[in-house]
Amino acid sequence: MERTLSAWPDIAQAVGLAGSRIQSAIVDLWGWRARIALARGQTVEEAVAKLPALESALGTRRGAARIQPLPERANRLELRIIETDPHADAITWPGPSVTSITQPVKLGLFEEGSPVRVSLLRRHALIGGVAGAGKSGGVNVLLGDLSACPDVIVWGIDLKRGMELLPWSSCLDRLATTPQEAEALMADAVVILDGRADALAQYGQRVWQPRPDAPALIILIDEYAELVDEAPGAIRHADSIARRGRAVAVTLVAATQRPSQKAMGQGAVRSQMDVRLSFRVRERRDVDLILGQGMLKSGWHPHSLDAPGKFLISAPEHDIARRARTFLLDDDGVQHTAARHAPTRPPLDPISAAALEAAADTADEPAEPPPASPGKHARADSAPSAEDILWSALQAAPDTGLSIDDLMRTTGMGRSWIYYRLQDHARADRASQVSRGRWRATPSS
Ligand SMILES: Nc1ncnc2c1ncn2[C@@H]1O[C@H](COP(=O)(O)OP(=O)(O)OP(=O)(O)O)[C@@H](O)[C@H]1O
Repeated sequence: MERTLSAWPDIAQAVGLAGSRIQSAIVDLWGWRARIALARGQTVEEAVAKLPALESALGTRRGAARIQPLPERANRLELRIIETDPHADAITWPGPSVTSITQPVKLGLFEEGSPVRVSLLRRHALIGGVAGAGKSGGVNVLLGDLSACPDVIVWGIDLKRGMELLPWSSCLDRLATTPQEAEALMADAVVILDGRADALAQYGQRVWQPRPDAPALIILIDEYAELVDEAPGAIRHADSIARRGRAVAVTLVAATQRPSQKAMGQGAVRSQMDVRLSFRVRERRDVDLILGQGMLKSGWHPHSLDAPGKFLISAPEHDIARRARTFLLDDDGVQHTAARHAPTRPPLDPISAAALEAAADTADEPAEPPPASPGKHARADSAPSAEDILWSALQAAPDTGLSIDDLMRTTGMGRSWIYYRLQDHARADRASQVSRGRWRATPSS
């Protein structure tokens, strides 16, 4: 390092950074790093473009040099030379790092050893990279964390016959492995999105706060391009979720080898992805496809990642290209983790379940439900209110509960009215579903 420091003026001259100065340097566990002041008018981007020349001038191995901007000054950077790869060996997954979707999940480690944490709350995520680069490994780590969170439900789509996601099936609230199932799943996710949006509007709230009784919904899609090819109907729904899902905590995590416009469908899905993970890509032009326009030029180089599991992450809290490696969760680890968390996975919340129920009913019976008899509708001032009738009906309900249709007939009120009252009762623990769509008062109330 000392030899380099004294030779820096010549090296800088040779690579086109003449006039830059080394301000300080230290040796670390993996090599050394130096703080460099650029000459007037030179930019960090220019320095990044000179990385191969720098490696040659310094006599390092290919891919050993890193440059990171220093936030405080545009004319300062940190040059890092990695002599031994800190990520040469796989890093075993240490177990779940979160207990709530409101906490950032921990995907792996950056080269200098700090954890890669990223929040997935109200964010869509895109995971890209060539076959074998480690996308599924990344998805496993993600599921390891999510399955430990009782305030998130995960739905999976895996059109490779469930090859990747089946081992997690006990922790997935729903798994689609055929195009028909995938389309139905995405349509239902939009129904839930709308149901939640209506409920929020009704209660004058802006966003869905995930809780175990009101979980976030994450839809994990392994190989998004296959969905586009085989279930094009699902893509319209994906678009809707991408645009409108954040507030109601219905979000997408899509993995794909190459998120070209064709592979992502015609909609706005890619542009709505707030978190991007790029594993190794084959071609430089794929960098911007995964990470976003202009990223290759600003020094994000996933094409030079040299082992599976290595990745770059771009997210609101990660705006500097830093190499990382995901933890490795082997098959036994997946099996063990899924078995451990399966018993504590949350059910769908009453609002979302009711929205699905309503959509299913509408699909079953396209005609409006028959109006209740005028006698039931007519209410003299002294007559019990619809609320009272509903409550009495729930209390008198058989053990098998009453369906929404039963309650509509009894109260003479509309479907939405019933849903919202049922949700109020459910929230206050006065009523619950005995089976899907069948309600009664909770025995103690
Ligand atoms: N973090 C990691 N550390 C060490 N090895 C890893 C890591 N991630 C993945 N691997 C290895 O790389 C192999 C391929 O990874 P993975 O199946 O995740 O790739 P992929 O990108 O999902 O590929 P495909 O697109 O074909 O599904 C794995 O079998 C595993 O052995």
